[in-house]
Amino acid sequence: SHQLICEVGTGNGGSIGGTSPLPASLSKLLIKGGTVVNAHRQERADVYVEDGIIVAVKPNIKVGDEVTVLDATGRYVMPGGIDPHTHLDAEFMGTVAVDDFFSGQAAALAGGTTMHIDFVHPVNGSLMSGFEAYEKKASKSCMDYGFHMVIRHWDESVSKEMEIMVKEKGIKSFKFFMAYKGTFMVDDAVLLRGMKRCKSLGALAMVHAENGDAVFEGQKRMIERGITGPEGHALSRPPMLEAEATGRAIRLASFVNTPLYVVHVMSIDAMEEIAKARKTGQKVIGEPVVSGLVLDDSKLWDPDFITAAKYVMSPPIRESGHNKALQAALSTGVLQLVGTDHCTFNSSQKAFGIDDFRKIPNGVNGIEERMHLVWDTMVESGQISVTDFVRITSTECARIFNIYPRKGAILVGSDADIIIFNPNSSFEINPRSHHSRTNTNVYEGRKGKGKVEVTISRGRIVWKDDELKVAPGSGKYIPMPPFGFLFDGIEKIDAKLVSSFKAPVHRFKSDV
Ligand SMILES: NC(=O)NCCC(=O)O
Ligand SMILES: [Zn+2]
Repeated sequence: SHQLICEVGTGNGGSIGGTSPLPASLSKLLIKGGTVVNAHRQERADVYVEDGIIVAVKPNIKVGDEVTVLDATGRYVMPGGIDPHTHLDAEFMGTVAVDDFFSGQAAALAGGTTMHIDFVHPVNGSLMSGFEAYEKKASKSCMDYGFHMVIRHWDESVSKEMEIMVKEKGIKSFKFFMAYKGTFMVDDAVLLRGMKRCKSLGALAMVHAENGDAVFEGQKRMIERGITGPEGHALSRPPMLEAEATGRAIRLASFVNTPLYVVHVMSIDAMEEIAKARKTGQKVIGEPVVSGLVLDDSKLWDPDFITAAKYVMSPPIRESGHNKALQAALSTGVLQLVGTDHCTFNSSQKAFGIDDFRKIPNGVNGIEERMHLVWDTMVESGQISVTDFVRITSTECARIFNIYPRKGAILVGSDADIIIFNPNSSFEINPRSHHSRTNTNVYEGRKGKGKVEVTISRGRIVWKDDELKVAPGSGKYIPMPPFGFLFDGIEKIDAKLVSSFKAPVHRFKSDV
């Protein structure tokens, strides 16, 4: 079993010409001897951190300086991962996910992720109440985090609150569910209004893309045929329904002329919709999640209900072949960054759907496994470079959500969120030693190359020698400013369109 120490420490550092042992409050850290990797280059350099900020890359340390020294020889020194898609402490169909902002983040840090962006749901229709509720949940955070906000209905107050969220609360992304009919789902009218409002505020519209009406019909068909187990979940919502909604959202975003972010792209069919749109120059971001990249749907047919139910998420994990195609799309830039959709339920919660797959809470783990599995699947296999790895696990997310280079880079002035990664070591995934509170792990038994040996969060060593040193309340909320590179040029495209109209036609009334 794992160890979770709820205190802040500086690790077992040494000193250069200074005294040891080091006081717990020491704020200077030197990472020596590693290869520093940013999304555009690798270089042999040391990284010097003071008070949680990177102050030098290739530093000159004077004799007598007191520092904690980490030897990274033979290792990669990378910006910590940023997970753009999590649901901590979230409620799904009346069931609350088991990982809260402390356990989920502790798991993240043990796996080399130093920031995540979670989804805030409105409370009683109010975005502000939702924000305040999540602020409270997140008060136990042990690493930095940001928020997206879910839009579930439309009226004037939502429109006004969106502005407050963007301008006063640092939220720059709003998610619209095109599925989960009767709960989260919105119709095209809400989606269209929401997209327009996002555009005017410089916020990113995000979609969970599945045709919720057709899924509802598909579920009914399965139940009528007596297919009540987890395989019915996959059969009721085939890739074509994901593709339909993805294509529809893309076309609506094009009509509004605003950037679109498609979360958890799970199928070739949906990915191809994104590829087509990107080829025309449309600004569409496609986010595969780890489960879609590395798993296939075979376990949903497992005769043991609990084994099968742990793989239930939406859109479903697809049959083998979709995973490889999503990997290829990621390696060629058709898809841009990797999330997890980490949303964990334990076996007893999944068992709510023992007689009806529609009652199985949707969601799988991944926040602790993301960095290792992406490395093993994408870098070890030769599909992407080490710098690409940094881009798709960290930098691209920071750019899209407009917090680069504070996050997502090892540069002077950036927050010291850093990992030391040993490409020659290895990992093995086991639910008995993982840090999530869930009692299952969809990646159980997977082994691979590479290991996050050290995680540094805002200059503090929080993971080293397989031990976590985290403090509830030490994580900070990272506000995300509106606009950013995805919005560049939007007005010019609008103006060009308007000037291309050969309208209005000035008509004269002929005699009739
Ligand atoms: N994806 C999933 O199954 N659970 C989390 C909720 C959502 O994002 O759809
Ligand atoms: Zn979703």
